[in-house]
Amino acid sequence: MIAKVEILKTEILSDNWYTLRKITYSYSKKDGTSQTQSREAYDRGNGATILLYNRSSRTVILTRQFRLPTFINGNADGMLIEACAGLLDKDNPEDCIRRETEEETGYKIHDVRKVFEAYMSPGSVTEILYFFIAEYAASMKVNEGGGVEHEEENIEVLELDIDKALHMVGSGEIKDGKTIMLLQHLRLKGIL
Ligand SMILES: Nc1nc2c(ncn2[C@@H]2O[C@H](COP(=O)(O)OP(=O)(O)O[C@H]3O[C@H](CO)[C@@H](O)[C@H](O)[C@@H]3O)[C@@H](O)[C@H]2O)c(=O)[nH]1
Ligand SMILES: [Mg+2]
Repeated sequence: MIAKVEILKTEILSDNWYTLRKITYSYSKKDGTSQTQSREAYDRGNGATILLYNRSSRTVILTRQFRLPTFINGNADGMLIEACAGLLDKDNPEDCIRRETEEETGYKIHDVRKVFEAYMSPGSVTEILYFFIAEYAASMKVNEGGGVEHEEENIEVLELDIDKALHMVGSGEIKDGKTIMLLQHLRLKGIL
């Protein structure tokens, strides 16, 4: 069944840092019936994420940073372990993830491989996230990482054994969706 959708009205509820819209639309189904619905959608653009891995040491590179939304929803200190990620701005996903990798982790990577893309919160957030993996080596480290000063980023870089990282998913120490997807991808595909 393919729905026919017509946007009837778009209201901007908030346009501060990102944009929250309330959209009213008619939604006609194949059987001819139609319905008018309103939904709010939060638009922060699209993003890209990457899991760096090393086959010989069987390790991955992750980041840890304060995430306010988790803090107000039960994460006691607000710190979250995540795969490196960033918003696309005007970049294409591959350029974005190379830049973010260098800024956040300090590694200048060569070959990146796109593995899939996913809407991460399709009922409320417009974002599509592009997922990448890449091999890293100590020789690719060009700075300390940590993020960009003027963006007030304060990112810790972690190098973790893959088995330990997967165990941390089960124990609840890793609770970020994109990170869990990428760790499981490495294991499912037999990469690590
Ligand atoms: N002043 C201000 N700064 C903000 C606000 N919201 C975000 N920022 C800042 O904007 C910057 C965005 O950094 P990026 O590295 O580009 O994005 P990200 O926050 O890591 O987002 C990535 O992960 C998200 C969560 O999984 C993804 O949703 C997103 O697509 C991306 O991949 C960060 O410095 C963040 O603090 C805000 O409301 N006000
Ligand atoms: Mg980031």
